[in-house]
Amino acid sequence: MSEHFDLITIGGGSGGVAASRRAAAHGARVALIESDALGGTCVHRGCVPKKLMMYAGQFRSAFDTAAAFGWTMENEQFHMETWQDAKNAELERLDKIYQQMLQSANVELINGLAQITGRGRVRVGARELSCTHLLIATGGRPSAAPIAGLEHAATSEDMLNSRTVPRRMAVVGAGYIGMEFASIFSRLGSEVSVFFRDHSPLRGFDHDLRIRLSQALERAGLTLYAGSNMESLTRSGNGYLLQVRGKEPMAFDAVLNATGRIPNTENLGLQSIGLELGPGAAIPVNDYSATVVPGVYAVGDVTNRKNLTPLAIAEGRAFADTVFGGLDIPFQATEVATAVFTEPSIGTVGLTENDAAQQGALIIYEADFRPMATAFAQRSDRTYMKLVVDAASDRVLGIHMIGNDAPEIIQSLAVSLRAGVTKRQFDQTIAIHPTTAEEFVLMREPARRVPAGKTTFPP
Ligand SMILES: Cc1cc2nc3c(=O)[nH]c(=O)nc-3n(C[C@H](O)[C@H](O)[C@H](O)COP(=O)(O)OP(=O)(O)OC[C@H]3O[C@@H](n4cnc5c(N)ncnc54)[C@H](O)[C@@H]3O)c2cc1C
Ligand SMILES: NC(=O)c1ccc[n+]([C@@H]2O[C@H](COP(=O)([O-])OP(=O)(O)OC[C@H]3O[C@@H](n4cnc5c(N)ncnc54)[C@H](O)[C@@H]3O)[C@@H](O)[C@H]2O)c1
Repeated sequence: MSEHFDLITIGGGSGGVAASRRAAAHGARVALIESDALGGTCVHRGCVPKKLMMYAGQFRSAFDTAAAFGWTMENEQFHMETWQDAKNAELERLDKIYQQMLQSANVELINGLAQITGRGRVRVGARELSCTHLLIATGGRPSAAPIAGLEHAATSEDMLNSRTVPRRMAVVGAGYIGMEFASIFSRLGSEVSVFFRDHSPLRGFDHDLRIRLSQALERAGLTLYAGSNMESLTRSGNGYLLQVRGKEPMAFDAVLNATGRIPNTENLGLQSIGLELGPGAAIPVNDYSATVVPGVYAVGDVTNRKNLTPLAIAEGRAFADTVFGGLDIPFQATEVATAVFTEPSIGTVGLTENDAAQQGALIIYEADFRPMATAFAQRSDRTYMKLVVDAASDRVLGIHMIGNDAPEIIQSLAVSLRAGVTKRQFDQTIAIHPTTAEEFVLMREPARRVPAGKTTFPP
């Protein structure tokens, strides 16, 4: 069999698999090279095991409220080892499904580490392959902020593979990974402290969500060290000592480094095709995921655009439809809904209040309440919802929520935002009662009016 392909994809994660299958469906002869497990970060080290761990943690709240609903709960215990074994079995199942998907799509899977050796040439092990088009979809890996000793801390992957629940856990960084893991491990029983530089977690999210997430996590027993200047991390016995400027060293059994990720562009052989990296070691691409080198494309986290699985998939499919399907599909990630799987969870789509105010005057609608089940159990947990509406056109520019089921609710509302929904159309929509989501169509009185250009909260 000839070793020439219409497309060689390097990396079998979300982006690489989606692009390869779509290209093969258009009739291309495709080889996909993967050095590790098929499915990549999302399936093996990210979204999937993280969500399975989140489900485990959610039982804590269920147990805490069960008594109010008449249940007797006795001696509930979490065994991480049991969860690990079940999770590993599930990931093996998914791995097989991915292999079958590629096989039935007629994509040749090659196991090994790919190295680009020149224009249209790729080496994997002893095999020399050639291709007309090359797609780089090698994803990313954890990076460590320049804090002395932080490289000794655990990564998100280590925590997802941990067979124990640490008693005292520190999380350094308060982005997606920091907040999700802090919340999950707290629910599983760890005493969690989060250290970050900013005044609130989740920089870039709407300020009302950021403030309320801090409040909710503190109510749940986590300690948030906002405005922290981390100086060093050292090993101490079986644990760690974290030194924060102006504080005594603090001891932890586990420390999670959640200070960001970096694209996998090292040792790929990019210099052999004259491809130069952009800021943060990412591969620069245009709206068609094309690099400056003819015939060479890149999708997903390796391009460091917006690093979410559905975007890696959408970029990969748009590339394949354009290059092999005869279509013209530029891809720009606008109005992308996203979620943070904390407890309470966050769902958000469109512009934050501050960003929208830079475009014009706004009317803000809010609901802030204790949901029925929470109030019944006499708990203080709250749900918050917000509509950011353009005062001139009545168009809804941003929809934000923190509370149970926020990701599920916002996913549905993202369709209406994309379709250009107005506040009047929200008002005309009949509620489903009794639900939490109905509050989105029952907001009648503006919470406030925001003049154009006003910044309500430091960015
Ligand atoms: C802890 C965590 C939780 C996350 N949770 C979510 C979430 O809830 N929702 C969401 O949308 N996103 C989430 N993400 C982000 C999401 O996982 C990524 O955006 C997505 O996986 C990127 O896909 P990709 O195809 O670009 O790269 P990857 O999935 O990283 O795939 C790249 C593949 O390339 C392979 N590879 C690298 N170099 C080579 C080489 N030289 N030769 C052969 N193979 C190579 C790697 O082994 C890997 O399998 C999460 C990420 C993390 C880390
Ligand atoms: N639910 C989801 O969809 C989900 C979940 C996890 C990850 N992801 C994706 O993976 C990406 C990576 O996640 P992440 O949490 O690693 O990155 P992130 O960019 O979201 O957060 C990194 C955190 O590290 C902090 N930080 C950076 N440099 C620092 C320094 N020098 N000192 C102290 N703190 C520093 C940042 O301020 C921030 O709080 C996310 O951006 C997201 O795209 C998505």
